Amino acid sequence: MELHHVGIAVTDLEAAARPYLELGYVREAEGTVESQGVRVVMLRSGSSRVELLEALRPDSAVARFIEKRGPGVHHLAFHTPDIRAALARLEAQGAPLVDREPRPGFGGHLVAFVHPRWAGGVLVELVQE
Ligand SMILES: CC[C@@H](C(=O)O)C(=O)SCCNC(=O)CCNC(=O)[C@H](O)C(C)(C)COP(=O)(O)OP(=O)(O)OC[C@H]1O[C@@H](n2cnc3c(N)ncnc32)[C@H](O)[C@@H]1OP(=O)(O)O
Ligand SMILES: [Co+2]
Repeated sequence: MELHHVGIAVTDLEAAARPYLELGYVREAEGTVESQGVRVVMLRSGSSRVELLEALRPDSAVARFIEKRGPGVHHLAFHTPDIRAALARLEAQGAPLVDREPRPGFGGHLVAFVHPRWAGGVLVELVQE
């Protein structure tokens, strides 16, 4: 599976975007995903994407992450053409799925997460565009 984006937990979207803009990234899209409690700025350079995530609510996953660990790399997201098949395959292998069913992600995509204990402390997101 190809990398779709790197998700980064931030406290200030505009300030966090600056270094990537300096590196030649452009704003591909921005918006809110209420169900995840985040505001998002998606930055892109060629096929590489950086997803900046600012918490909307203190009980969101991103707010809890920042409270425990501070801002920084939050997850790696991988593109799959069939997210339900990918989840079934991972579940059969015993991967600790956070989501057994896909949920709505940014840009109308379907997403699902695998717990960080599966990949050496890295939260993994699957994305079906
Ligand atoms: C914008 C939409 C979408 C997209 O389209 O791209 C997104 O990217 S949304 C991104 C935000 N949403 C999510 O992260 C949803 C999935 N995450 C979760 O469900 C939870 O965060 C979790 C991974 C299941 C952890 O939840 P929970 O167990 O309740 O959290 P704790 O705070 O108690 O942490 C337990 C343990 O896990 C460590 N942790 C938490 N988050 C991460 C992380 N992102 N990467 C690595 N480790 C993480 C946390 O630090 C705790 O460890 P210890 O402190 O060692 O106990
Ligand atoms: Co993401």
